[in-house]
Amino acid sequence: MSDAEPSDATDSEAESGGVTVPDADADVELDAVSESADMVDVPLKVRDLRKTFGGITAVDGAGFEIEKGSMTGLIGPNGAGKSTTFNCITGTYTPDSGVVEFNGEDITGLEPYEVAERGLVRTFQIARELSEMTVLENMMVAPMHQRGEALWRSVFARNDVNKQEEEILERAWETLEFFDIEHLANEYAGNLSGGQRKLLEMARALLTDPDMLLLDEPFAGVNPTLEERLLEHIHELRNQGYTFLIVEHDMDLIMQNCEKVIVMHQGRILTEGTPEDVRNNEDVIEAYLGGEV
Ligand SMILES: Nc1ncnc2c1ncn2[C@@H]1O[C@H](COP(=O)(O)OP(=O)(O)OP(=O)(O)O)[C@@H](O)[C@H]1O
Repeated sequence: MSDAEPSDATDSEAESGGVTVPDADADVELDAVSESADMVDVPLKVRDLRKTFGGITAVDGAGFEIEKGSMTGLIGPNGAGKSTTFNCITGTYTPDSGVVEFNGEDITGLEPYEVAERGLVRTFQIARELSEMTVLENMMVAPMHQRGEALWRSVFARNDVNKQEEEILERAWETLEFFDIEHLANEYAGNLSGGQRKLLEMARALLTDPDMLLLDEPFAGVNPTLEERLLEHIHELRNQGYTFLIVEHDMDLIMQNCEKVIVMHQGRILTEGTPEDVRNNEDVIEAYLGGEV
């Protein structure tokens, strides 16, 4: 932590860039996912997804469905195709073939911001330029980076810009409080620990008002205490109606926290089911676990 730590900033007094942070309650509960007509019981459907890089087939006909309000782990050995699948779902890559459907809409091949605008949002590592901004400033630019284009257009289309800015600031602050990192509001993001960064990454993603969150290695480099806090937050959000798909190397963590596990191997879905099903699946043991679960 740097000398710049805003240790004496209180909830109501903290300031960043001359902006006064609004008062907020100590017990913070973010808005639950709002029910809308286009939300369906199985928001994400992936069918026959295929992606090649030159001669390498990274994803080879993968398909699965994610139920609303669920927490699903996507696991598999190195090179199984998990990240490529994520990237095809979120628009970073365009699949060679196959379909990605979200809330009943074919979103295959959309740009990442178009996918995010529809409520399917992934966490991003804090980029270098954002490391040089404070935590609160990171939060304020989050909507613009992801889902927010539409939000910001609507904000600035209205006359009362200050009022709208205040609303965004208030939500940013509430979200920081939800993750217990409001005391870091004035800290440079580059000075955060690995775990605090992960909390900020998730806070930024949440600010875009998603329906479903895709988390890529959310616990990498996170110490056990913060890992526990991060997990508590994820479970709380899940209870509020958010849907999660998590790629994570820590098998035990997935097994203990997800009700459904999808196993990829060589670009395909090897099996899916409850942690117990997967734990006892011989193909999984052979392909991934080297005989021990
Ligand atoms: N941009 C790329 N160019 C070439 N090959 C790639 C690219 N991205 C992934 N691959 C290859 O595709 C295969 C699947 O990689 P991917 O990163 O999706 O697997 P993964 O399951 O996420 O692996 P890990 O757990 O090691 O991160 C690998 O053989 C990888 O080398």
